[in-house]
Amino acid sequence: MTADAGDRAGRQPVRVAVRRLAHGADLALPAYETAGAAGLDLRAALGVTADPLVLAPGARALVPTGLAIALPPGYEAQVRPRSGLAVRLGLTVLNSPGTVDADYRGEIKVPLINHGQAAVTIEHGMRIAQMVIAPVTRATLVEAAELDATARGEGGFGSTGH
Ligand SMILES: O=c1ccn([C@H]2C[C@H](O)[C@@H](COP(=O)(O)OP(=O)(O)OP(=O)(O)O)O2)c(=O)[nH]1
Ligand SMILES: [Mg+2]
Repeated sequence: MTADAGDRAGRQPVRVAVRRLAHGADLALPAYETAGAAGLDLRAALGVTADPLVLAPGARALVPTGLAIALPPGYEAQVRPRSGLAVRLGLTVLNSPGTVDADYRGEIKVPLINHGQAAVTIEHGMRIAQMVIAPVTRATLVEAAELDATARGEGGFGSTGH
Protein backbone atom coordinates (compact mmCIF):
# COMPACT_ATOMS: atom_id res chain seq x y z
CA MET A 1 0.00 0.00 0.00
CA THR A 2 1.50 3.34 -0.95
CA ALA A 3 1.76 6.17 1.55
CA ASP A 4 -1.14 8.06 0.01
CA ALA A 5 -3.54 5.21 -0.70
CA GLY A 6 -6.80 5.37 1.25
CA ASP A 7 -7.49 2.49 3.62
CA ARG A 8 -10.29 -0.04 3.09
CA ALA A 9 -12.78 2.27 4.75
CA GLY A 10 -11.78 4.99 2.30
CA ARG A 11 -10.10 7.16 4.91
CA GLN A 12 -6.94 8.96 3.96
CA PRO A 13 -3.86 7.88 5.89
CA VAL A 14 -2.59 10.26 8.55
CA ARG A 15 0.61 11.96 7.43
CA VAL A 16 3.43 11.52 9.91
CA ALA A 17 6.77 13.27 9.47
CA VAL A 18 9.65 10.86 10.05
CA ARG A 19 13.35 11.52 10.48
CA ARG A 20 15.93 8.78 9.93
CA LEU A 21 18.88 8.90 12.30
CA ALA A 22 22.46 8.11 11.30
CA HIS A 23 22.58 4.58 12.79
CA GLY A 24 19.49 3.60 10.77
CA ALA A 25 20.19 5.61 7.61
CA ASP A 26 20.63 2.43 5.52
CA LEU A 27 17.32 0.90 6.64
CA ALA A 28 14.07 1.20 4.71
CA LEU A 29 11.35 3.24 6.33
CA PRO A 30 8.80 1.15 8.23
CA ALA A 31 6.12 -0.16 5.93
CA TYR A 32 2.79 -1.97 6.15
CA GLU A 33 3.73 -5.51 5.09
CA THR A 34 0.27 -6.30 3.66
CA ALA A 35 -2.61 -4.23 2.30
CA GLY A 36 -4.61 -4.58 5.50
CA ALA A 37 -1.82 -4.54 8.07
CA ALA A 38 -2.49 -2.41 11.14
CA GLY A 39 1.12 -1.95 12.14
CA LEU A 40 4.28 -0.60 10.54
CA ASP A 41 7.15 -2.92 11.32
CA LEU A 42 10.01 -1.32 13.25
CA ARG A 43 13.61 -2.44 12.67
CA ALA A 44 16.51 -2.57 15.08
CA ALA A 45 18.93 0.22 14.15
CA LEU A 46 22.23 -0.82 15.66
CA GLY A 47 24.47 0.74 12.99
CA VAL A 48 25.81 -1.15 9.97
CA THR A 49 29.13 -1.93 11.60
CA ALA A 50 27.85 -2.68 15.09
CA ASP A 51 27.88 -6.14 16.61
CA PRO A 52 24.49 -7.85 16.96
CA LEU A 53 22.79 -7.57 20.30
CA VAL A 54 22.54 -10.82 22.21
CA LEU A 55 19.75 -11.10 24.77
CA ALA A 56 20.31 -13.89 27.25
CA PRO A 57 17.22 -15.63 28.68
CA GLY A 58 15.49 -13.14 30.97
CA ALA A 59 17.57 -10.20 29.70
CA ARG A 60 16.14 -6.98 28.36
CA ALA A 61 17.43 -4.13 26.23
CA LEU A 62 16.20 -0.78 24.96
CA VAL A 63 16.63 -1.24 21.23
CA PRO A 64 16.94 1.84 18.99
CA THR A 65 14.91 2.08 15.80
CA GLY A 66 16.82 4.95 14.20
CA LEU A 67 13.55 6.86 13.75
CA ALA A 68 12.02 9.98 15.20
CA ILE A 69 8.49 11.02 14.26
CA ALA A 70 6.19 14.00 14.61
CA LEU A 71 2.65 12.75 15.11
CA PRO A 72 -0.18 15.18 14.43
CA PRO A 73 -1.92 16.39 17.60
CA GLY A 74 -4.62 13.95 18.68
CA TYR A 75 -2.69 10.81 17.70
CA GLU A 76 -0.42 8.34 19.44
CA ALA A 77 1.79 5.54 18.20
CA GLN A 78 1.53 2.20 19.98
CA VAL A 79 4.62 0.01 20.01
CA ARG A 80 3.51 -3.58 20.05
CA PRO A 81 5.20 -6.99 19.89
CA ARG A 82 5.36 -9.13 16.76
CA SER A 83 3.55 -12.37 17.47
CA GLY A 84 6.00 -14.47 15.47
CA LEU A 85 8.92 -13.39 17.64
CA ALA A 86 6.89 -14.04 20.77
CA VAL A 87 5.81 -17.53 19.66
CA ARG A 88 9.14 -18.63 18.15
CA LEU A 89 11.59 -17.00 20.54
CA GLY A 90 9.74 -15.68 23.58
CA LEU A 91 10.80 -12.17 22.56
CA THR A 92 8.31 -9.44 23.40
CA VAL A 93 7.93 -5.76 24.18
CA LEU A 94 8.32 -5.32 27.92
CA ASN A 95 6.07 -2.26 28.25
CA SER A 96 3.55 -3.38 25.64
CA PRO A 97 1.75 -1.49 24.32
CA GLY A 98 4.40 1.23 24.40
CA THR A 99 3.03 4.72 24.03
CA VAL A 100 4.64 7.33 21.78
CA ASP A 101 3.15 10.71 22.62
CA ALA A 102 2.22 13.20 19.91
CA ASP A 103 4.72 15.70 21.31
CA TYR A 104 7.69 13.27 21.49
CA ARG A 105 10.49 14.10 19.08
CA GLY A 106 13.16 11.74 20.40
CA GLU A 107 14.18 8.42 18.92
CA ILE A 108 11.57 5.66 19.10
CA LYS A 109 13.08 2.83 21.11
CA VAL A 110 11.72 -0.60 21.91
CA PRO A 111 12.20 -2.18 25.35
CA LEU A 112 12.55 -5.85 24.44
CA ILE A 113 12.68 -8.77 26.86
CA ASN A 114 13.65 -12.33 26.16
CA HIS A 115 11.17 -14.58 27.94
CA GLY A 116 12.53 -17.60 26.07
CA GLN A 117 14.91 -20.26 27.27
CA ALA A 118 17.58 -19.59 24.63
CA ALA A 119 19.60 -16.47 23.88
CA VAL A 120 18.16 -14.28 21.11
CA THR A 121 20.42 -12.47 18.66
CA ILE A 122 19.13 -9.16 17.32
CA GLU A 123 20.79 -8.10 14.09
CA HIS A 124 20.84 -4.65 12.56
CA GLY A 125 17.69 -4.33 10.42
CA MET A 126 15.73 -7.11 12.15
CA ARG A 127 12.01 -6.36 12.43
CA ILE A 128 11.58 -6.30 16.19
CA ALA A 129 8.15 -4.75 16.82
CA GLN A 130 5.32 -2.95 15.11
CA MET A 131 3.90 0.52 15.45
CA VAL A 132 0.18 1.25 15.23
CA ILE A 133 -0.90 4.87 14.73
CA ALA A 134 -4.13 5.56 16.58
CA PRO A 135 -6.36 8.49 17.48
CA VAL A 136 -6.41 9.47 21.12
CA THR A 137 -9.42 10.62 23.09
CA ARG A 138 -8.49 12.91 25.93
CA ALA A 139 -10.74 13.33 28.94
CA THR A 140 -11.52 16.05 31.41
CA LEU A 141 -11.74 14.56 34.88
CA VAL A 142 -14.74 15.89 36.76
CA GLU A 143 -14.56 15.15 40.47
CA ALA A 144 -17.76 13.75 42.00
CA ALA A 145 -18.71 12.65 45.53
CA GLU A 146 -20.88 9.80 44.20
CA LEU A 147 -20.87 7.83 40.94
CA ASP A 148 -24.01 6.68 39.14
CA ALA A 149 -25.23 3.18 40.03
CA THR A 150 -24.80 0.23 37.63
CA ALA A 151 -25.65 -3.50 37.69
CA ARG A 152 -21.94 -4.35 37.98
CA GLY A 153 -21.28 -1.89 40.71
CA GLU A 154 -17.88 -2.57 42.28
CA GLY A 155 -17.68 -6.17 41.05
CA GLY A 156 -14.66 -7.00 38.92
CA PHE A 157 -11.63 -9.25 38.67
CA GLY A 158 -13.63 -12.37 37.89
CA SER A 159 -16.89 -11.36 39.59
CA THR A 160 -18.91 -12.79 36.65
CA GLY A 161 -17.33 -16.23 36.99
CA HIS A 162 -15.01 -18.12 34.67
O1 LIG B 1 7.95 1.84 23.80
C1 LIG B 1 8.17 3.06 23.90
C2 LIG B 1 7.50 3.87 24.82
C3 LIG B 1 7.82 5.21 24.88
N1 LIG B 1 8.76 5.75 24.04
C4 LIG B 1 9.05 7.19 24.08
C5 LIG B 1 7.93 7.98 23.41
C6 LIG B 1 7.12 8.49 24.56
O2 LIG B 1 6.45 9.69 24.19
C7 LIG B 1 8.17 8.65 25.64
C8 LIG B 1 7.64 8.55 27.03
O3 LIG B 1 7.01 7.31 27.18
P1 LIG B 1 6.15 6.99 28.49
O4 LIG B 1 5.24 8.11 28.80
O5 LIG B 1 5.57 5.63 28.28
O6 LIG B 1 7.31 6.83 29.56
P2 LIG B 1 7.51 7.54 30.97
O7 LIG B 1 8.29 6.60 31.79
O8 LIG B 1 6.19 8.02 31.51
O9 LIG B 1 8.45 8.75 30.55
P3 LIG B 1 8.11 10.31 30.54
O10 LIG B 1 8.24 10.74 31.97
O11 LIG B 1 9.16 10.89 29.62
O12 LIG B 1 6.72 10.50 29.99
O13 LIG B 1 9.11 7.62 25.41
C9 LIG B 1 9.39 4.96 23.09
O14 LIG B 1 10.21 5.41 22.32
N2 LIG B 1 9.09 3.62 23.06
MG1 LIG C 1 4.94 9.41 30.46
